[in-house]
Order: sequence, then structure tokens, then C-alpha cells
Amino acid sequence: MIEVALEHVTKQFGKVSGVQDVHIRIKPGEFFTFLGPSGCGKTTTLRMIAGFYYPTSGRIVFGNQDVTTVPPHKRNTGMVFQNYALFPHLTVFENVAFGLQVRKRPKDERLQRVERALQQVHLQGYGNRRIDQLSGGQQQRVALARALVIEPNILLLDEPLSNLDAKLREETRLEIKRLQLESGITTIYVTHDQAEAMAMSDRIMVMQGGVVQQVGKPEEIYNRPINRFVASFIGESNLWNGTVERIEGDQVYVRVSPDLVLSGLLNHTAPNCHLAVGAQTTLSIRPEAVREAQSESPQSENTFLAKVVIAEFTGVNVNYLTDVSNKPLKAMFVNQGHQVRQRDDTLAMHIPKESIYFLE
Ligand SMILES: Nc1ncnc2c1ncn2[C@@H]1O[C@H](COP(=O)(O)OP(=O)(O)OP(=O)(O)O)[C@@H](O)[C@H]1O
Repeated sequence: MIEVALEHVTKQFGKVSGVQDVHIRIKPGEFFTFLGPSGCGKTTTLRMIAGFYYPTSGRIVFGNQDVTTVPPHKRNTGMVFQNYALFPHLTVFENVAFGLQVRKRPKDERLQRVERALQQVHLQGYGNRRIDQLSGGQQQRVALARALVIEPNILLLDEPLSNLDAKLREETRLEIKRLQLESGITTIYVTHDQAEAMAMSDRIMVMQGGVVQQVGKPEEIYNRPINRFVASFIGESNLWNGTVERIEGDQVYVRVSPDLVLSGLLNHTAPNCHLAVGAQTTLSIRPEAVREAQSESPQSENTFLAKVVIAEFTGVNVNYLTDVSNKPLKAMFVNQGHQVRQRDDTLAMHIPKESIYFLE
């Protein structure tokens, strides 16, 4: 298990900025994910850790070793690519054995280690198959075995599930997680899929435009997003603008429309959001935090009427897109005794004040 540190790492491609000033410490044995939309710099960051790119400035350190300009084959990292990058003309065995061959390991050892790696990914007995005789999911497992067989200090995975269909993606996701937990290997994972990142990671680094937005555990990033980008990229969020009308004790009252004031908690704010009377703020409200109000108390705090625009019944949930004084509000109710409404029906909604999170 080894720590990976990126110290103020920047990568320029001529005039194009790849990533700027990434400064993180990935703990030994951690499952750490780079998450963000296309072009945000996650692959560039991973490639610098693998040694395929060298940073324009900053340092990369594995344990106590500065590897900033060490070539890839001397870093002892195992890499899995989105398109698997297997050798199609070689067998499964030959593909997995490749790294050991390059390292000139004796034949007996190669046999043993390939066998063990194939067992790890549940492909024992597949050694003689050609790559084109395997399914996509099996090919990805060969790629994993090939990365693991060299017993790397760090496992690097670049969108390894994106070529798989939904069911296989979930299976392979569990497989990767199991392998990581069993081996305890420091793992760095790249994805643009926030659900995948949330499900798999110990911590996530959210990036946008080459800049790190937030680093934290999945629940921290979900419950306490640092800005609008993170709040809307991770899960769904209703983002409503408002003006602080008054503050009483630990409660803040924010006008979100001419006929609606919502109250929230003064300390439930992003670090860079400072609430004062007259200040503009953004309220972030998760759809699952919205409740159906008891119809007899429509005048109580944070309770209002919403008109149904779209109702979706998914089996587990009922999802609504509603209209509240010309503001869209998404709400998600668990399908348990909830009476499903139709378009143009009116629903009384309640937002608990603890569920409102204030952003700058
Ligand atoms: N070899 C390169 N030459 C020039 N610009 C590059 C190169 N590689 C990446 N970039 C630029 O750096 C930025 C970050 O790209 P990067 O591939 O790291 O993003 P990404 O988040 O991994 O996106 P994707 O999910 O689409 O792979 C983009 O603006 C991209 O165009």
C-alpha cells in the first residue's frame, strides 16, 4: 500500500490548459476517484500519475519517491483503459503474461502468477482463448488481470466500465470493488459517471475546466457541495435563487419569489457562502428532501402548493417535476402509500429547513 501525492501539479498543452494546480494526497489503500464532465482534466491527471505525461510544473510523489519524470515502466503501476487495449492476436494467457515477460520473469513464475491473476478475476480456464472469443465484460476482466499480475503498488483505471452495457457495468463494478478490497491496493479511478463514483469510492475529487472543485467522501460531496457546479453534477438538485430577508437566532428567512419565503438553518451553508440581510444566495434542495405536506396545514412554514408538470412512476419512486410560482421544483417520493398525481394536479409540498443548503 502506497501513498500518492500530487503537489501543485499543472499541465499545459501549448496554450491549452489540461489541469491547473492539483494538490492532493491519496492515502495508502484508498479507492480514490477523479470525477467530472468530458474535458475536465481527469484523464490528463491520471496519465501524469502513470507517467504517460510529465507535469509542466509541480511534483508527483509515490510514498517517499519523487516520480515526477520517472518513465511509466519504472513506476510499478497497473493501468486499465476504457477500450481495454488488449493484444487481439494473442491469447488471454499471453495478454496477461505480457508485463511479466517484459520484466523477464522465469516461465514457472509466469505460469503461476497468470493463473492466480485469472483466478482473481474469475477467468480460470480461459488462458487459451483468443481475445475476440470473449465478451466485452470478459475482455475487461482480462485487462484487470493484466494490470494486477505485475503486483503493482497502484492500480489506475480510466473509465473501465464505459464500454459495457448497464447490467455488465454493475457486475464489473462490484468485481473491481471486491478486488480492491481484497488486495488493499491504492486505486485511482476515472469516471464521468457520478453514480459510479459515489458507489465505489472512499473519496472523490470533482473537477471542472482543469480545476479541482471539491475533494471529499461521497456523503460529504453530496450533502455539503461547495458550489452550484458540484450540487448539480452530483445527483440532482433544485437550485433556487433568493434574497435573505431576515435572520432570527440560527434561522434564516429567504425570499425565493414574491409570495414565498423559505426558512433554513444559518450554519447549513457552503464555506464560501456568507448570509446577511439583503444578500443573494442559492438554495440547494435535493428532490428526495421534498415532502408531501399534510393538506390541512398549507399555511405552515416552508409549505406551499406545487402544480404537477410531469409525473413519473418508476416502481421504487414517484418523481415529479412541478411548478411553484413559475419556478421548477423536482420532488421524489418513495412509492409507499403515496397517491400518484397527474399533470395539472396540485400537491402541497413541505421542505424541512434542515434540508436547505445555502450556496454562494
Ligand atoms: N494531448 C493533448 N494535447 C492537447 N490538449 C489536450 C491533450 N490531452 C488533453 N488535452 C486537453 O486538456 C483538457 C483536459 O482533457 P482530459 O482528456 O484530461 O479531460 P477528461 O476529463 O479526461 O475528458 P474525457 O472524459 O473526455 O476523456 C481538454 O481541454 C483537452 O482538450
